[in-house]
Amino acid sequence: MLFLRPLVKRGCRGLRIRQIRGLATAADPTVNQSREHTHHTTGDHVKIVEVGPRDGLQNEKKTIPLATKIDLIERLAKTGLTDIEAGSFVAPKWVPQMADSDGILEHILKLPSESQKPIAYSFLAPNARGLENAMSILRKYPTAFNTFESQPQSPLGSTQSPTPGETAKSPAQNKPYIEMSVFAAATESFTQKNLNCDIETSLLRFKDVILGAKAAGLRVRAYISVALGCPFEGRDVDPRRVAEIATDLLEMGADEIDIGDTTGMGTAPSTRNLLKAMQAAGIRNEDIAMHFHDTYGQALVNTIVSLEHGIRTFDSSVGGLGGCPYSPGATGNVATEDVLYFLDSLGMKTGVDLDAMAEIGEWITGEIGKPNASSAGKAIMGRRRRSL
Ligand SMILES: CC(C)(COP(=O)([O-])OP(=O)([O-])OC[C@H]1O[C@@H](n2cnc3c(N)ncnc32)[C@H](O)[C@@H]1OP(=O)([O-])[O-])[C@@H](O)C(=O)NCCC(=O)NCCSC(=O)C[C@@](C)(O)CC(=O)[O-]
Repeated sequence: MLFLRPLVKRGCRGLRIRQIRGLATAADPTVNQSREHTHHTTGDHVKIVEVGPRDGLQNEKKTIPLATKIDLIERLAKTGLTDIEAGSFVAPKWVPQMADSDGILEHILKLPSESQKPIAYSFLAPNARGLENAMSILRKYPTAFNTFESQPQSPLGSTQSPTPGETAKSPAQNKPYIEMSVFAAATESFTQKNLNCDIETSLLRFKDVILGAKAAGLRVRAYISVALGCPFEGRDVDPRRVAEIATDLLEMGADEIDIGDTTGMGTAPSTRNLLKAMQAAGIRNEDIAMHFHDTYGQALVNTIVSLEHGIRTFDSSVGGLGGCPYSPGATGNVATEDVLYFLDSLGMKTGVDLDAMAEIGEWITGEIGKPNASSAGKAIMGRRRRSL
């Protein structure tokens, strides 16, 4: 039984996660140096995961040329970002806009990055087929990317033999990391719409993806969508259910839980309650990322609640691009420019160039014919025009 376990067991279960995940978490001193990329960020440093090229573009009806997507990723890679979600190996008939993700991955592997640090590029995979589609490209360029040490013994006891890709003791600067992302959801209705199956089946499929990716030395992010509100079941999503699903994903070997406020219904109290439920389940802050959509204008409020709780990884999208094809009415992710401006006002460091990001926001929204949804981005570009 994967979920809906009695609450009373949760404390022990939390302890179990810590023991089981000892070798898999970023904070463990025994892990390979190359895991530094996963840096559990603390104090005043915040990691921004730019999701514009995937979550930002997946919902666009008009086909966006592969060259524009690659141009976007290359521009983003020069801003100081260390993490970019670049595409999605899902069924093209479900999300046509992501059909050229193989071309994006191949481009990333073929061209060395100009960035100062290795960049981690993540790709969604809903099932073993998605992972295999990504792996078939990775196998063509086995030395073109940094990997983490593979773990012969998975947390669930299955053994996997390592697959191609070098095992870098110290990461090569000009080689990217490639990560896979699975995407569970907190409600049955959303899971049916998004993945055409129930939660339990989706988790079984994700287990294949997680074990396969880890065996190949790839880091794995695990989304839990609609964690703070569901378009079909409403805003009262049970935080304990989210924590249970997170626990299952971590036990399968996922490196990070990405909490998705897909509908933007999250509020300061519901965000706080959810993070408390995660804590009660023994899930550490450094294994959590927050992914806010700004549909109700609460994303920055929820960001500060998360910062106060100790979370230091946040997803955002340049120009506020985005929306989920299976979440009617949901608008974009919180804009990267707004998050950067906000974090800077708090004295927090991201290493990302806000001015460069504002330029990219203006450019990409112009390219795809959408209004720029970033207030900070528009203000910066307006001020720049006035001072010319
Ligand atoms: C999971 C499935 C595939 C099930 O879809 P299905 O139709 O139930 O699956 P199927 O196994 O019957 O396969 C149907 C067809 O798709 C093919 N297929 C099967 N798998 C793949 C694959 N990986 N890549 C390419 N093709 C694939 C398969 O071969 C078959 O092809 P056909 O025989 O009809 O020609 C489908 O539901 C799917 O792709 N869903 C993805 C939905 C999606 O991408 N949603 C958006 C992302 S989630 C999100 O946005 C939220 C998030 C993460 O951003 C967080 C937040 O915002 O809060």
